[in-house]
Amino acid sequence: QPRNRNSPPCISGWIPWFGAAFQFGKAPLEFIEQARVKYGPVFTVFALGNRFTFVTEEEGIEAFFTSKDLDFEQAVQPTIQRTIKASIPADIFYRNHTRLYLTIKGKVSLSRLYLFAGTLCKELHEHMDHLGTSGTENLSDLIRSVMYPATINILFGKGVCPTNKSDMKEFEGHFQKYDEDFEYASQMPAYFMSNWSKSKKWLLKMFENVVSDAERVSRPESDSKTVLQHLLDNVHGKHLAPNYALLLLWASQANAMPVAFWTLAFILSHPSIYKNIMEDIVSVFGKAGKENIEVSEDDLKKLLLIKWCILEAIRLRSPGAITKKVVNPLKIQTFTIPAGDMLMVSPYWAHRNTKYFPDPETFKPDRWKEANLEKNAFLDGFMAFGRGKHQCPGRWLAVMEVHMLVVLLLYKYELILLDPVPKESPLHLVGTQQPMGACRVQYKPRQ
Ligand code: HEM
Repeated sequence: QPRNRNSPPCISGWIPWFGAAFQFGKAPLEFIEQARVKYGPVFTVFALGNRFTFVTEEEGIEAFFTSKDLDFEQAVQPTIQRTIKASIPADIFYRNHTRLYLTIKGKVSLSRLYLFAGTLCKELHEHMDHLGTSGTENLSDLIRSVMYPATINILFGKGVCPTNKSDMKEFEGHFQKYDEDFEYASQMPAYFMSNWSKSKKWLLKMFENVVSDAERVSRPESDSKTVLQHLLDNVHGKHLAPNYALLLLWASQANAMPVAFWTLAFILSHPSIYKNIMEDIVSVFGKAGKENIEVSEDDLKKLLLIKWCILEAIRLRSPGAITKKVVNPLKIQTFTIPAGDMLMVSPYWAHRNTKYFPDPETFKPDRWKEANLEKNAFLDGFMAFGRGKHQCPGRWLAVMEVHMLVVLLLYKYELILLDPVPKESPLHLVGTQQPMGACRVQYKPRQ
């Protein structure tokens, strides 16, 4: 049909329906930036039958977070439908979404993090013990082997998901496959994605068992319930519980793990920052040598430089895009964006706006001095967790998990990177950026 003359410029490639999917799919992050340079701050990409309209400047970004003509749930519904199971009736989807979002938000909120801190610290120690006193390992694998079982145990309950060493391998393998292809699967029909489907089925089967076990045991009082148990109490349609459990698994792991990687990689590749951090750690916990130190929320507050490093790593490696659906035509600058478009904002590129982040490509934890972290406010212009009503409910839990992991690893070991810090893979739009290729680290007891 004819488009409004005020529609943004549209990039559609030369193949009908498939549109710009090929160029877009090969390196979506770079594609967005090249398109912005070529077509201006507002442009539409037509791919796989969908219109994705990107807004890259303040007016559009502001509208993205505040306009009533946009809908978050209608944007994620098709993705969730495709990534978990063929069909959840729309009304049940919307009812569940609001309830489960509020449940998770309530359970992992800032004021309840103290409920997780002690267990998290113990769990991290337990899984760090498997590393032994020294060795060489790919940094991503090292982080995953410690953080993955620890954070799964705190959200889902100890031993509820397979976390012993050999079961863990299989579980991790399937999760990695699921995660790698998550974004392609959210757009493609299932038959393009047979390996992915296999991993999804495996994980769903596991969660069916997890859920039926959790249903059988008697429920503890509210404060000692796991996040999984709260989810089961609140989901509408019990048969959907394994699907939502899988989504929670993905949301809680897929972003936090690469963030831990980038944080450590940036710290270790900046010797003066590494040195300052070690001085802070010594001032709080003393010299090396103590076994299993206990790290409290208060201790973390004293280790502010590490927190800045985490936030700076998140800034530099944040999600390629977040999405809302346009439900009524929306005016941005001189353009009218038609209803039905997916409106896209790229936190990754927004975090390179020199107005908010001078010298944007440089890892500068000090810039976070300006943020009012006491009041839990981020820097202006920062949007890695989204903003407003649908902001990531797990953001403070994620920061605490990474903070504690970094403290424990750096307290126990001296770490040396054996490879240069890899670039980010150009393939990902959904979620935080993944490293392209391996980066080995040598670890030995700290003197
Ligand atoms: C550094 C790590 C993390 C990053 C960068 C991140 C980022 C995000 C982003 C960008 C969104 C979507 C917001 C939007 O589209 O407007 C989101 C949603 C979500 N996140 Fe996180 N997240 C992280 C860690 C976690 C953790 C540890 C949890 C565990 C509880 C979690 C749970 C969720 C959930 C449940 C949603 C869905 C909210 C909804 O559907 O309304 N996230 N996250």
